[in-house]
Amino acid sequence: MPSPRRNIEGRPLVASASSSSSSSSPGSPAHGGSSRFEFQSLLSSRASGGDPTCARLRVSDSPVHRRGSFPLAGAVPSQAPPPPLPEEDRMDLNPSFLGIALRSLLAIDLWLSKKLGVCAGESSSWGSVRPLMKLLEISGHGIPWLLGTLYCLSRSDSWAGREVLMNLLFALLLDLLLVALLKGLVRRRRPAHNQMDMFVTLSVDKYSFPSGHATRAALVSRFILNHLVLAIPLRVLVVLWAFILGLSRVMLGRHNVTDVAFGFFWGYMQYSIVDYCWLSPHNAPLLFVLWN
Ligand SMILES: CC(C)=CCC/C(C)=C/CC/C(C)=C/CC/C(C)=C/COP(=O)(O)O
Repeated sequence: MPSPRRNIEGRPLVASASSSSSSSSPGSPAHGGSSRFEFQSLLSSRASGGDPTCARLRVSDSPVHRRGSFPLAGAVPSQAPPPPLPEEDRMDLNPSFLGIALRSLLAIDLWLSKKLGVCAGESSSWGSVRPLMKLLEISGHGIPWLLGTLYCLSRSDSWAGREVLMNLLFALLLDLLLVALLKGLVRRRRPAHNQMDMFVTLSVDKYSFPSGHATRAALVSRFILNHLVLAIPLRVLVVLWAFILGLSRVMLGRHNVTDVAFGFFWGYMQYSIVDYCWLSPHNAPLLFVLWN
């Protein structure tokens, strides 16, 4: 027996017959019978006098049906309106433009991410570069950044240095918190081709949106460019590091392109929050006294 046709979400499509017979009984659509097919509207706006442009198409009103595609003998004129179908059996024939655009973007994202995931495994086309990508992964990991900042704080002997490092610590902790919140909220699974062999992870790191490495890369590089006096080549290197780190996330198969793109945006915005809440001996004297 052929399996029922399914809609885009994998749910069975049901064409309801207005006659009271079941779909497999003689005279029913499945038997080439004459019953009136209906794909019921989610809004049933025609019946309720709603906006006709939003109404989903009723097959009985469609040109195909009007031309008499089912001009079968023994047609029984419908008398009573058909019973409403359960919500999950209805077919939305008028998806919104935004819905189509989002689905298309998602499809491009998945396709591109799969194509770029050339270091996802040892046997992948660029599998030999994988160790280098994993080294890059550690360079953007939260632990080395947190420990490095704490170490520098402990060694710093100037107020100005301490202030910058204190704010870097605040930025890194804020980033961990906000990314964990977002990941827990969105719950997008990592790509299927990812191997979960990452260096120390938190429980939310089974989710991929947004990329924590990309947020950190954008946040830290903006922070460094704003607070360290660096020669131009070093400034270029900082930006390159952030960009290559983001790209490596997709190449390793850890993320889809949109996870990284949004991660860069989010990290960049997080710096604005840090800058706005800048901690100094004036607005957070206790913090600085306690550290001493
Ligand atoms: C040392 C101090 C002051 C606090 C420690 C706070 C803390 C809980 C640190 C955890 C660091 C950690 C395990 C971060 C996870 C980094 C990670 C794997 C992110 C995932 O990145 P993604 O790009 O794959 O999304």
